[in-house]
Amino acid sequence: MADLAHSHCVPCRSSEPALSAAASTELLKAVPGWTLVEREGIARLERRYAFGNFLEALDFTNRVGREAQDEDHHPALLTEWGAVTVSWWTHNIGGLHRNDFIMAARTDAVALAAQG
Ligand SMILES: C[C@H](O)[C@H](O)[C@H]1CNC2=NC(N)=NC(=O)C2=N1
Repeated sequence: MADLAHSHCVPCRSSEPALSAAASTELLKAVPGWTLVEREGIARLERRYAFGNFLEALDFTNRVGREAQDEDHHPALLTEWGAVTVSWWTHNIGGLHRNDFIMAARTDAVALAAQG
């Protein structure tokens, strides 16, 4: 499987089908630590990252936001004292696309860089 963290998002047309549950489960193996959840009938990729305080959580939120802007693919971010929950899905297809797995891997890379 290509290295997701070094891949870039591709344009996604609203006519494309969302990934099947089987395809999502297969891609999930490439991003350990992430879980598949369904909210409001939409499959999403979700991970909660722990931090030592609110400012560290806010800094990570902003780093992920910049990555999202660079790739024109945007997450839901819940920033709390000591934690950030990141959710990825593709709005225009109402489900998961390979782009979401690329962004999950890129989010992990941001978290690793933040620790270093
Ligand atoms: C016009 C622009 O490219 C689109 O609205 C992009 C922006 N960011 C996006 N982010 C996500 N997660 N899903 C989308 O469908 C999406 N669409």
